[in-house]
Formats: sequence, C-alpha cells, structure tokens
Amino acid sequence: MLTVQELEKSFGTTKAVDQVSFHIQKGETYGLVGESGSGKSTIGNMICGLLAPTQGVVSFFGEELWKNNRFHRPKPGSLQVVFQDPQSSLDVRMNIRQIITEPLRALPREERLKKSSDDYLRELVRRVGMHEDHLTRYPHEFSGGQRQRIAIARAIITEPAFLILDEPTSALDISIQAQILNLLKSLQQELGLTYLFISHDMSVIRYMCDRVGVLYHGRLIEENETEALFTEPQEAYSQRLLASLPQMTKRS
Ligand SMILES: Nc1ncnc2c1ncn2[C@@H]1O[C@H](COP(=O)(O)OP(=O)(O)OP(=O)(O)O)[C@@H](O)[C@H]1O
Repeated sequence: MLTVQELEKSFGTTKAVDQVSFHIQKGETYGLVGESGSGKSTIGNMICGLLAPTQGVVSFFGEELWKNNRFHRPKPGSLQVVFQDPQSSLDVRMNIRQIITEPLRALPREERLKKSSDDYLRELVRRVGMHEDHLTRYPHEFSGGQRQRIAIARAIITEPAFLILDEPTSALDISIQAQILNLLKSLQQELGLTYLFISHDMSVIRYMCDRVGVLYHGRLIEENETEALFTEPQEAYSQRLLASLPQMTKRS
C-alpha cells in the first residue's frame, strides 16, 4: 500500500532522515520506533504531505506522492493522520461536529452530504466510544482521552485506507493509553485499516505492531517482525532500547 524508497530530509546541515526505505502492506501495522529526534515524525510528515523530501520516493497505491517538490494528493480522504497532542490538534472554537466533519471538505458533494448526515455522525461518534450528545459540545469540555477519540473520529470520517498515528497516546495517562490503543486495534479490524504507528515507547510498539523499523539518527538500522525484533534484536541500539523496558513487559 505504501512504499518509501531512499527517503531523505535535511534541515540545513542536519540530516533528519537518511536513506530510509520500507513498505507497508494492506491491513498491517508498521511501527517506527526510536528516541526523540531520530526522525520518526519527519518521515510521517513527508508521507502525509506536510514536509517535502530532500530526496527519495513515497508511493501510495503505486502512485508517487511527491514529484518535483510538489505533493500530489492521493484519493481525497484516503490517507489521514492522528497527531500526539489532541489539545493542540483540535480547534477550540469549533464544536465536535464541526471538528470531525472538517476533512469532508475534500470529498465530492454527494459523499460529503452522506457523511455529514445525523445518522452517519451518530454512528461515527459511537464507534469511537463517544455519545451523540457530544457533537454539540466543545473540546475544552473533554478529557485528553476523549479528545483523542474525537481526533480519531475526524481521521476515519472519510473512510481512509491508511492512517499515520504519530505518538497517538504519548500525551495521555497510562490508564487511558490502553483504552485508545484498544480502540485503534478494534477500528483496524472493523474498517480494514492499515497503520503507520510512530512511537518512542517499545511496549506500545510491541502491543500494536506487526513489523517494526528502528530509527537511529535518521537511519533505519533494523527492521523485523515485532516478535523477532523483541526476542532477537540484531543491532546494539535496538538491544539498548529493549533493555530500557521494564522486565515484566519484556517477558510477557
Ligand atoms: N522544521 C524543522 N526545522 C529544523 N529541524 C527540524 C525540523 N523538524 C525536525 N527537525 C530536526 O530533525 C530531527 C528529527 O526530528 P523528528 O521530530 O522527526 O524526530 P522524532 O523522532 O519524531 O522525535 P520526537 O519524538 O521528539 O518528535 C531532529 O534533529 C529535529 O531537531
């Protein structure tokens, strides 16, 4: 579904992403893990069109997304993003209905009308564990976890094929993190979604991902199926990342 080939991004003299290649198959969750500053978000931002690559290719369903420094939008709504901080990603002046219907602007009229109908929206908010009465409320009335549910509803309203989840639970309390991760898992099953899951947290990566790429200083130094990576990490850096995990998580 998604292919990244020799992707690079420089900021001045800093090479934030260096020769990164991977592919993501339909229905899987591919994780990108690495410490702060390793280039995870920069990769996500190049895939969703927020940042132009310095070099390399990003293809989605076989179509190149970046050509001559210009982003060629895939089918409207087919690729969506959920960011880390629901506090700053939701416009405080808009009510929940306005927030979650915002991506519909990119869709053809008929689809837009169908997906902004009361029935469709009620079903959508229920699907992410919210109540239909919440549609007329404002972001400040909700907790961090609920705000992330709203951000997820906004991302799936267009029925995307692919979601970039950039540290979607890192700003949340531990107890709430698990609820949001489980919601993302069940949505993936129900809707046949494919995920790029970005996180610095190895236990979250292990819980969520089928395959994982390890980033270190902008380079993809190791890639493997999740269990293989966790049981037999090949690179010293991956071993160090794993060593930072609590023992209980490692053995489970
Ligand atoms: N807009 C920018 N201008 C200059 N440098 C940037 C910019 N965005 C990212 N960088 C640099 O690129 C490198 C990779 O940053 P990036 O945010 O992709 O890392 P990350 O792994 O997602 O880390 P974090 O989890 O802290 O967001 C860092 O050195 C960062 O300082």
